[in-house]
Amino acid sequence: MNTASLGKKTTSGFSLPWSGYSDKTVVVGNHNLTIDEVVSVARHGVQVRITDNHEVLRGVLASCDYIRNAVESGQPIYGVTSGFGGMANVVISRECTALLQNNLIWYHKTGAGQRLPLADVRAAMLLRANSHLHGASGIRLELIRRMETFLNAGVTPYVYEFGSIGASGDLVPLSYITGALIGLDRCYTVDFNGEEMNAPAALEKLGLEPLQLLPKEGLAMMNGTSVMTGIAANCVYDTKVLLALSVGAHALAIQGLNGTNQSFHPFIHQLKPHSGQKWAAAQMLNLLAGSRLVREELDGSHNYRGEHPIQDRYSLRCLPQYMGPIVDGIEQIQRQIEVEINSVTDNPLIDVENQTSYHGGNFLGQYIGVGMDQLRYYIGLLAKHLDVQIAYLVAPEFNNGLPPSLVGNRERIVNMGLKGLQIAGNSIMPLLTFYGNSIADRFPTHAEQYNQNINSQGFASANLARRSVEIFQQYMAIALMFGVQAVDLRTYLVADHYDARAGLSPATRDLYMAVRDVVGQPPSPDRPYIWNDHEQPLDEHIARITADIATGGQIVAAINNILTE
Ligand SMILES: N[C@@H](Cc1ccccc1)C(=O)O
Repeated sequence: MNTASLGKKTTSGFSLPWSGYSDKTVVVGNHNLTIDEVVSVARHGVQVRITDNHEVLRGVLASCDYIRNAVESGQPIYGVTSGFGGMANVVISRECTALLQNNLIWYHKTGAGQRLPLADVRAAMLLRANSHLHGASGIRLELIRRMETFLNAGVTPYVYEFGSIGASGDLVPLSYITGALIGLDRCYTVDFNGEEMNAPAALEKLGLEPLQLLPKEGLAMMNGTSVMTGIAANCVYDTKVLLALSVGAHALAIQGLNGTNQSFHPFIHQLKPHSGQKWAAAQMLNLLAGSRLVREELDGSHNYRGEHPIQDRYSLRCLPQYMGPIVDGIEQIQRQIEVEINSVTDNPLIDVENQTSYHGGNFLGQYIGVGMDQLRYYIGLLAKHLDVQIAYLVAPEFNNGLPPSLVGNRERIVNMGLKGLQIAGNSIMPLLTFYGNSIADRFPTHAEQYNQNINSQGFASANLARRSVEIFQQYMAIALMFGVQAVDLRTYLVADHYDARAGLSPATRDLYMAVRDVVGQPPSPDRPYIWNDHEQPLDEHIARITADIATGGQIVAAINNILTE
């Protein structure tokens, strides 16, 4: 193991102010959590409160009573009176049932690589508590409440990016959370409001005693999909934001290209009524409404434009048909992740009502593995489409009168415009389509003595999805910069000045202004966003826009109406 990485900070740069961004509280255990609720707790420090619903709490207690009675009566139960996985043939005596659970934590302390972002581990703890509150896991309320305490106090166990095959859930990653919650040893460490601390010291600071696990509790904590699902929830949230920003960036590009709005006419999409296609067409109609930079052709008119084609090229004209499957696909993934968020994913499962337990496999993270593979594939498709629009914008052969490479000041003969910015985008887009390759189908077969001989790779797939999202945020910054420059230059051709606010549609004006505000360049009638090549460090603009997107800043707020749709 690369122990050096154990000392490294998390892969996410931002630390969260645990004072909580709002007085909202997410109650856990009395309703199905949404992805938005998970993200609000994971990233924005919204407080968590375990439900005080007596029926729920009684169910948790009853499942513990079932396990205690089963052990006392010598009833055979997998993972309680037996060894684990491929060694489930080993009989565990009653005297060793507690030791079995505490030992389980130790032998899974095999994580490697970088530390996960705190937000992903926070999401995992929330989901683990949510799962246990169904009362089918045989774990004490005291342990569940510790996750509530950790979340609300800003105490986050360090978990590592390698270690789970997404089969028996996230055994290795969850062992780090479990070891920290019970203060198993000083080698389990946490982030305590930004300070690195060993778990026993963290418990003492919280006024909590170390805990010895009771029978089933180690398995209940570790045998679940909560870490990969927590990562997936954050990724789905970010991808939906990037989908909305993609639509916004296309709306800027279409206005920059003087495209027609006829491609989005409801008549066309009623005749091919895929849900996602209709959504994309309707969004584009809304975003272009009132624009003086598009060709207004909703009345069915078709204007010959000299040497220009009578209709737009496919990246404009077929935008709804191209984005439709992506929209529908992301929506399906969201539904699947929200089912997983609210599922009980450990084994065995306790049926208190019938006083029995069942050996099953809800811990297999296949919905996460396949879902995150698909999410990365959709991200690649979105990026490729934006790359086509950028190529459209910079080429005088296609861009309906705009200057080559969207040069601002053509009198300064050395100005080459956005050539470098396009190359940077070209360097990123192939990575995103590459990340769209699947991993769920590459699982190893000889896992854990052939017991886990099919496995989802859901943890790896979710980690790849987070990386794909981070890269796409960088790419989106570049696409938005092109959009702003294009509409400024189109405005000049239409209105003889460069302040695009005059001609932009009201719905895209907020996005335009948010980008300009983030890069610190207010609009001007005298010059476009980029006038002379040597006047602005475009890499800093990329970084600022990326950071604003990643933290849900004003650029994301500007497309909120799309998001809420
Ligand atoms: N719980 C898994 C396997 C397992 C659990 C814990 C450790 C190792 C393996 C099963 O049901 O087969």
